[in-house]
Amino acid sequence: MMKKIDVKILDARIGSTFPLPTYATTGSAGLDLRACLDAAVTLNPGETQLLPTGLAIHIADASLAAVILPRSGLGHKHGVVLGNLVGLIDSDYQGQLMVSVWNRGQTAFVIEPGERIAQMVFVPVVQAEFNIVDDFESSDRGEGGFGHSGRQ
Ligand SMILES: O=c1ccn([C@H]2C[C@H](O)[C@@H](COP(=O)(O)OP(=O)(O)OP(=O)(O)O)O2)c(=O)[nH]1
Ligand SMILES: [Mg+2]
Repeated sequence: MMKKIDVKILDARIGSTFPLPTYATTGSAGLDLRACLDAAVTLNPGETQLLPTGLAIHIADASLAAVILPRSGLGHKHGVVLGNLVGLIDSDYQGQLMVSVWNRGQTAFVIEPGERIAQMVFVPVVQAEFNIVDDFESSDRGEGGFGHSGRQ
């Protein structure tokens, strides 16, 4: 399912020097987000930096959100993941999409201007309304959790 989302280009290089995010293949779930930088950034081991993407989106529909996730190659091979582990973009957020990059590895990593640093996935959202009760209708699990069913 395709859905039109309003996007603002905040940096003139987007659409020319740096491509707009696109789905790499017809089956891609994620849109790669690029670092909208003037110069390369060195991310030292243990360091976290908030990088601009040069883009703002307004999802506008409360039944949708977007999540920012690490790219598997960067995370696995280079230890470059997200400082917030996962970023959540609210449907009413209109500011610049920012990516918190964290080098959890042991070696410095250089991020070049326009480099693909993370990916964004649109996800459906259900907002809940709480219904206060004294007791729940019983379930098979009940209150068991955190490994109560064993390891196998
Ligand atoms: O990786 C991220 C995470 C969030 N955001 C933006 C969009 C999101 O809608 C807003 C707020 O994010 P969140 O609710 O996770 O942060 P908060 O610390 O609770 O801030 P706030 O008080 O603004 O909600 O920041 C980003 O640009 N990148
Ligand atoms: Mg919040």
